[in-house]
Amino acid sequence: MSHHEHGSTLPENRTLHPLAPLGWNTRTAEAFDALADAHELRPARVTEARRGSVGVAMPEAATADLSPRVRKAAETDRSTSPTSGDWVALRRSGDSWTVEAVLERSGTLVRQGVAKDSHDQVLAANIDGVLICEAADQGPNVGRLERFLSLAWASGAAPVVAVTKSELAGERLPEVIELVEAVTMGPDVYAVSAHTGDGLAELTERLLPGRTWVLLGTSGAGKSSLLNALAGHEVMDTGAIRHDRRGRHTTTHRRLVPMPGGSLFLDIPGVRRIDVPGGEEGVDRTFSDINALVDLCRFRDCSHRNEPGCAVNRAVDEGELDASRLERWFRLRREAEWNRTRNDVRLRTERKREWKKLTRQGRESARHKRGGL
Ligand SMILES: Nc1nc2c(ncn2[C@@H]2O[C@H](COP(=O)(O)OP(=O)(O)OP(=O)(O)O)[C@@H](O)[C@H]2O)c(=O)[nH]1
Ligand SMILES: [Zn+2]
Repeated sequence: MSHHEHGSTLPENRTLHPLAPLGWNTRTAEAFDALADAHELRPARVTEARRGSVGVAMPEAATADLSPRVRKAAETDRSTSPTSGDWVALRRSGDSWTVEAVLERSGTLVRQGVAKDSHDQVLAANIDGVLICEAADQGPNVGRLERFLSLAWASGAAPVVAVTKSELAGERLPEVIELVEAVTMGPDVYAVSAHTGDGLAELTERLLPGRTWVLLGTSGAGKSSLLNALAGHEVMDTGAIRHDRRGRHTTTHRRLVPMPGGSLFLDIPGVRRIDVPGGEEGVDRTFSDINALVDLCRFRDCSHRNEPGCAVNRAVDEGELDASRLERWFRLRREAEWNRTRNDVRLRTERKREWKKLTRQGRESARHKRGGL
């Protein structure tokens, strides 16, 4: 019996695929079946990316090295390297496993390279939802929320906001929720407390079986505590425990944490301090109010800096749009655009180099062929 016989071709009413608790679905099954040598391979989900190898669940835990082909591809374009949440096809040789292919991804959370020569880094693959945590007792910090929302929208996964530590806000809670809702415009907002259990049931309803979530939120926002509370037992070390150990964030592992309702959380500590807004689409989605106004400007190339007939400036004048929100939109757009253009330049240089190499190889092999005739 192999995994393959459990593929998507089976009738729906058959028993659950053994990988279903890890998020396996029709899409991934089809991508796997499309591999030429699928019958020799086994699908698995990456729980942890290391250098040159990955930790996987299939569903039992294992370690797999990257095949030369996968490794080579990753050298050329680091974003193709198997990362947390990826579905991969493994080949067995004796007691060890090798990653032969990375299946096509759906939602990906990408950290855009920040240094001049740095690459985009895919932090999480195949995510369905992003749970943004913002503590009720500290704000909310609107600018930070906007960054997280932009990043979430850019990932292609839907954001949901958890206002954590709700019991600490006391009677200010409705006001805090209102402030958060004014920023999120759309994504659902849940007030939750890991300590009292308030709001956990409502949030749990959003966490559908087989869906993979990622947590975003500043350090101390209560992400680990929330996961523990949702899971009903300790699945994560919380800040209080980590403080006792030498150095924080020593647990740099990336894990796939199953929730009782069948959803999964990818725990990626590196994501916690992420502060780049993702692409411009993510920013525009977050500022959908401003984006709607842009369409009403008289000039299509309006810069919204005091041009005549600018609907954005008019909204500010009429008190319908917060001037500081407009400034934050300008800033995030600039950042996102700057990141993109820089990446474009880098990609162009890389492709040119790659192309030169290929044509050189091509010429050489042509020469060899001629010589051999
Ligand atoms: N009062 C109260 N405190 C909470 C609640 N949830 C978390 N905390 C506290 O807030 C602190 C930070 O919680 P964590 O869950 O470790 O926060 P985190 O977001 O995982 O932090 P990082 O791992 O640094 O990113 C801890 O001292 C928790 O005990 C809550 O619902 N109510
Ligand atoms: Zn305008």
